[in-house]
Amino acid sequence: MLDKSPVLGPGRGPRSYNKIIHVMLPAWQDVSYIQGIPYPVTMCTSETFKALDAFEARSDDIVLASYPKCGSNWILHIISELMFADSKQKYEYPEFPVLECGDPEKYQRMKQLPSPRILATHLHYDKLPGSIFKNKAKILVIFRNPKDTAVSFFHFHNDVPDIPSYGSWDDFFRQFMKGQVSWGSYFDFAINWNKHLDDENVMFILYEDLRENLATGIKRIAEFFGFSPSGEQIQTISAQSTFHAMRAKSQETHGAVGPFLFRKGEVGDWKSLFSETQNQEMDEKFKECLAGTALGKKLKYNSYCQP
Ligand SMILES: Nc1ncnc2c1ncn2[C@@H]1O[C@H](COP(=O)(O)OS(=O)(=O)O)[C@@H](OP(=O)(O)O)[C@H]1O
Repeated sequence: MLDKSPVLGPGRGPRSYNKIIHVMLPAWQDVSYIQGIPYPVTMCTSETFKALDAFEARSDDIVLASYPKCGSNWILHIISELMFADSKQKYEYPEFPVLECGDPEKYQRMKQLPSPRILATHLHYDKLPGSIFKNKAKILVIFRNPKDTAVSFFHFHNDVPDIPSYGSWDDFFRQFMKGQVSWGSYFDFAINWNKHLDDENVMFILYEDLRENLATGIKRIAEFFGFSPSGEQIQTISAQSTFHAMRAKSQETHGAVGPFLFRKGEVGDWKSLFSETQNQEMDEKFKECLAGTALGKKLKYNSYCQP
């Protein structure tokens, strides 16, 4: 979640909230490698990652795991609305909602937060803090087809003034395919999760399915986390969670970055940028990494990634 939520208190969030000084450098210079994976230097530090090792998850934490640009802000909004429907209490974000982003003292402060806490993360499965599993927190895993994910990621880099730009789509595509982008390789992220989708306390949701039938998706999310909204509440939440509704409010909810974060919300936007060669390259990569796997099937690649 490369989010610029205005609810962040001064000094509490990632340093990117101030000013990125690397803005003129090529994007690869703006990442730092932590345990072999590139992260944006302005949002993730090795000190914070060290402190994260000792993070104590709770059994009622709500964990949202996704590769960047797969719709985590969308799901976060839906869950906040489900909580509101349940308790009439507005979910407050006292900390930046991405678990691995922020200062190292963040996890101490998080001990004071009331349950349930929402923990969004783009960390790969094997980099998640062990207490999430030990304490049996529920994890919702959100996936989106890799072609639209790449296009969304590219636009985010090039649209948001604070974030380093890529020289061209071709440059970004090359880095994306090598996994040399923030939070590493989409395909590694997927391969890691593929073995765990049927684990206890894990539920998979596909961006494209949610877009196709929002009310059904909201119902599944509610059941998984133990919320019991009425039919009417589901309808209200659906209406508030469409792309257009969220984009219309995006400056209010996410500040200046809102319209970039809620950019287009479409399935198949990849067709606007992918060349034939890039198409084939990604098809090959998908085949090599995910064809024949449980996750490969769930991603419905042939429906969403073929011209
Ligand atoms: N309500 C709704 N409906 C459909 N699509 C939506 C919705 N909300 C967010 N989005 C789209 O999700 C993309 C951003 O994903 P993330 O929120 O995970 O981004 S981030 O990694 O946290 O920066 C980004 O995709 P693109 O528009 O393709 O760039 C958002 O537009």
